[in-house]
Amino acid sequence: MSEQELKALRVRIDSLDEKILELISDRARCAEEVARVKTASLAEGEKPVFYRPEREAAVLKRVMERNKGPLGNEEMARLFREIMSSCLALEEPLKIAYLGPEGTFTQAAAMKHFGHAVISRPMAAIDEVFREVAAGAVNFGVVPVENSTEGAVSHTLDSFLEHDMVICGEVELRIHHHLLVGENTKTDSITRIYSHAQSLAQCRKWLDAHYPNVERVAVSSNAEAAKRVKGEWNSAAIAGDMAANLYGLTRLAEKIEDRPDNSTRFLMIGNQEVPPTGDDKTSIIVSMSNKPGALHELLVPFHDNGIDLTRIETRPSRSGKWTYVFFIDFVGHHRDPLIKAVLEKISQEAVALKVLGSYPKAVL
Ligand SMILES: C=C(O[C@@H]1C=C(C(=O)O)C=C[C@H]1O)C(=O)O
Repeated sequence: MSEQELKALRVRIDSLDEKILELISDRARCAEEVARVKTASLAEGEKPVFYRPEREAAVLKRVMERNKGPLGNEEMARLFREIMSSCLALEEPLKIAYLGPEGTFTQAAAMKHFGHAVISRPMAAIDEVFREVAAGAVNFGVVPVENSTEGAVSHTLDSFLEHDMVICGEVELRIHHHLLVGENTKTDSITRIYSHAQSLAQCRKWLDAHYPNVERVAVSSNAEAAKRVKGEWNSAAIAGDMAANLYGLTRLAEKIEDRPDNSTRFLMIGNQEVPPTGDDKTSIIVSMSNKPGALHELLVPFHDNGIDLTRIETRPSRSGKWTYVFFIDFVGHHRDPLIKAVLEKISQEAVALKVLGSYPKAVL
């Protein structure tokens, strides 16, 4: 390519950038107007709701449907995710609590879902994320709920039994783990590997093959594991890219998770009900009386109405020995007439039924 051609293309890019800049500013001004309209139509004492997850899901879907490339749909939606995040921050920057410390996959999930124009606060434990939301100190919390290799995150499920929360979104993240070491680590003398118990389990076969005699130490998070390794010469950590970059560690081995499709699903928890979008999921907790056929009775209404169950999990109820609650996720919104009828049917048989929330299916 000649210098001349390159110059002409750069002039064209500069002029396009100017147009994009103008358009983004126009869009931001519209969002400010939306804030004004929302605030003006409020009754006495009523608080405005700036963040609308159902609207954001619709915007992202529209972008993906209309995208003609060459950028891929996910890439384009990611850019619009950030534009919306910044526009919303003009109305009101969201405050988000997540399972910390900084550098966790939960933080990456929070950014993927809300974008980067938020005020985010790392919490030391899942229960603290719930408490921070319940106290109204933040707008939303982000917690892991299930991993495709290791199954349910029981702390999260149990926290739903103790707190009244509304689930208002979900996001899925591909999880890649690396074996990380610090500057001072003697790589042939590693005697200890730190990580979160879930991550150690997701890399169990790899560890058995490569470090069978090394002590595996479960700590509160992957980021905490990375932090510890920095100061020790005989240890390594299993963690992801964010933690590796944050603590300046070297990747001794990359992508060591046993399953290449290893993914974690995260939930956004808050106090705000989300209206239907036409492509939603619902999460409920049900407890049945301890009698033969109880689980069958619970599942029949779903089957009879052709409702797609996406997950069912059993946990001890914590209110009596050998009694259980079921966490069920299914496709549909609790305001859909068909779903309403199914939930009514179940509640006739159930000891208790609680709708944790209906929310748009993850777009990104
Ligand atoms: C602009 C609005 O408010 C927020 C910002 C949005 C955006 O930038 O597109 C979308 C939904 C809301 O979270 C709106 O409600 O339309």
